[in-house]
Amino acid sequence: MRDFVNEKKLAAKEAVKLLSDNQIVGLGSGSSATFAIMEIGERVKNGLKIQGVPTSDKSKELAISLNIPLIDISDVDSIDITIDGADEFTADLNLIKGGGSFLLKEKVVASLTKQEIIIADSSKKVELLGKFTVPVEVIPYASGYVTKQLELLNGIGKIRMTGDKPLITEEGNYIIDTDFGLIADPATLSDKLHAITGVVEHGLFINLASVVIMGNGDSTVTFS
Ligand SMILES: O=C[C@H](O)[C@H](O)[C@H](O)COP(=O)(O)O
Repeated sequence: MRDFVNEKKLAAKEAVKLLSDNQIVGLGSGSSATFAIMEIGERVKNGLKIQGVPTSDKSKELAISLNIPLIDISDVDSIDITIDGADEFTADLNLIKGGGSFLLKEKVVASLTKQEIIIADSSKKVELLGKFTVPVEVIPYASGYVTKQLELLNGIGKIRMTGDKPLITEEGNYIIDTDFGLIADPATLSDKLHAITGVVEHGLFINLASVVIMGNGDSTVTFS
């Protein structure tokens, strides 16, 4: 039986070794990224000088609690390196993200990032994306319309709930978790999703990752 938590920790440790002084560092969200932020906190305690750009309020709070200096995303031209997790990845480095509902800020940060390092346990590697549903972030007003447009793309969408209410993202939107089956051409699907009015962003990350470091039992494997 694989220990996925340990695999995440190993991948996080390996990724944080890549950081060096004076970098602007994107701080991802989710359980794998949390291990990375904790590891970054250790390195900062031991003298590493970086400035972090968090991708969620939760990551921001954690970074503050660990005395990791932060910089506002509006004050940077680019981000040197980001360490973030993923819900699924393929060997050609395409991803599904957003299981934790943070895909929007994560994609903004990834888009500004020179080196996007994805850390994952071995359950996340797939041949084709799509076993995990694709999170589609929409303005609440458009959620009915977008759900119908997703059907035209053969996607079955369900609004993500928290209890009996739609989950509201940090930016005030809904997420429609959409089952497209296995996705043979994620780049084309990504373009089609962007073309739907009312869609703010979606969780397909195409050509944004530079490297995936995957925990694999007691070691790690790197895909690049
Ligand atoms: O919205 C959440 C993020 O995209 C996470 O990075 C992703 O869901 C992976 O999370 P975890 O590392 O907890 O599996």
